[in-house]
This record gives sequence, C-alpha cells and structure tokens, in this order.
Amino acid sequence: MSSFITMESIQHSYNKEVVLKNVNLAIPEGQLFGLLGPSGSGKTTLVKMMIGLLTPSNGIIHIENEQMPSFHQMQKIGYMAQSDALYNELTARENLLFFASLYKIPKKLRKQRITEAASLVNLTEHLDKTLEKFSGGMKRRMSLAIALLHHPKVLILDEPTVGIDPVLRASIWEELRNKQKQGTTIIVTTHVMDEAEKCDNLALLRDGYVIAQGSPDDLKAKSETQSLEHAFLHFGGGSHANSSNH
Ligand SMILES: Nc1ncnc2c1ncn2[C@@H]1O[C@H](COP(=O)(O)OP(=O)(O)OP(=O)(O)O)[C@@H](O)[C@H]1O
Repeated sequence: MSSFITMESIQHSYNKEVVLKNVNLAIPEGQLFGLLGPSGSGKTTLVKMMIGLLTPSNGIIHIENEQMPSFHQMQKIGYMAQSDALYNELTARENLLFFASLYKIPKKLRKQRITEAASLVNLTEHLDKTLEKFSGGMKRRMSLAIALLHHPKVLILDEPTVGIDPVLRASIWEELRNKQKQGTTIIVTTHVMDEAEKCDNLALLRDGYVIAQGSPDDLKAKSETQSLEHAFLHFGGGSHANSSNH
C-alpha cells in the first residue's frame, strides 16, 4: 500500500505554546488509522491540519502527493469535528440538504444520499424533526451522516463516538469497516483503548509527540504488554494515559 497521507516534521504553536513537536506520520491508502492520546495531546490540532483547516507552524502535509491545504483534496474529505456544526432550527433533512448542496452533490442524487446517510446512523425516523429536539448523541450521529454524504475518499473523525451508546457505537464501527472495504481511508481520534484496538495502525500521542506507532498487536508485542493501555504507559504515556479518566 502506498502512503496516502504524509506528515513530515510537523510542529505547531498556538501563541507561544508549542503543542506539536516534530510529528512524522505516513498513513497508507485504505487504512483505518487511529490517533490515540489523552486530552490535550494534540489530536485535534493534527486532524485540523490534515483537512486543511490549519497550517502548521513548520512542516509539510501531503495527501495523494498534493501539499495541503489543497482545495482539490479538501473536496474529497469527509470531516466530523468534535463539536457539532449543525443548524438547530432546521430539521435533520434540511441540514442534510444544506450540506448536500454545499458538497455540490448533483440534485438528482441528493434524496438517495440523504436516505442512505440517515439510515447508516439510524436517524431515518427522525429526519423531519428539528435538531433542537435532538439529544447530544443524535447530533453526533447527524454530524457523521453529514461527513458521509458525499462519499468521501478520506474520512476524518474527531472522537466520533463520544456520547453514543454501546449498541450504536458498535454499529458505527461496523459501518466504518464497510466504508474501509469500499476503499475509504479513515482517520479516527480517540482516547478510548477498546476503540483504538479496532484500528489497523495507531500513532500514540503524548504532549505533542508521537511516542510510538504500529498496529495494536505490534505495540503490545514491542512493549511486552497485554493491553494498549499498558503499552501506552510503557512508551511514555505517563500517568494521564488511560481510558478511564476522560
Ligand atoms: N485555538 C487554540 N488556541 C490555543 N491553544 C490551543 C488551541 N487549540 C488547542 N490548543 C491547545 O493545544 C493543545 C492540544 O490541543 P488539541 O485540541 O489538539 O488536543 P486533543 O488531543 O485533541 O485533546 P482533546 O482530546 O481534549 O480534544 C492543548 O494544550 C490545547 O490547550
């Protein structure tokens, strides 16, 4: 598999605080890749750079050999942010229609794409409710539906299953696997170890550094531990690298 997304020598500062320190990542096409790290380790900052929303203070990012930010590449990305950017006064269907037109999905395809995306996240029967009536988990599912609407080649999901119940969480992961089988490259941020276990490869982040990279099995083998949580600690995850305090 060729490297689809590359991040080379990425550094980033907000004001004077350095939050990413020489990050190098190579994500092959078609992978389900996880960024695992505690709160504040730099996951969101990294994904904002991948989607072209933020330019690193130093370093270069390429997607399919095009340097980011590239408008051409940005059109092929589906992004689900940590906070939902939705229109509360509109219905779910109206929100989806709005984003379908923003993504320039041909008019004759829009209805079908909306039906499909709503069904994937189990919101079909709520399509005509305004989002004011939605729970936090339903809004997360709406955001995921929007990210899937234009059949993106790359799906970048920032903590996609926070606030979602275990049954739906499992079905969302199954759906991500299906998307991956269809060729989608997927990047997921998480601080939950059992979600990280589901990824093909992981980058473990701590305080703006990538402290280790590899498949969950590699990371456990290299650290001679039985769990990712222990592997994280082994590689320098320190005291706040666990799944239970977030
Ligand atoms: N807009 C900003 N201005 C200043 N500092 C910021 C800004 N965004 C993030 N930071 C800081 O950068 C660091 C990395 O934040 P980031 O949101 O990338 O981490 P994260 O791993 O995604 O955390 P979480 O899991 O809590 O979302 C943190 O110290 C955070 O306080």
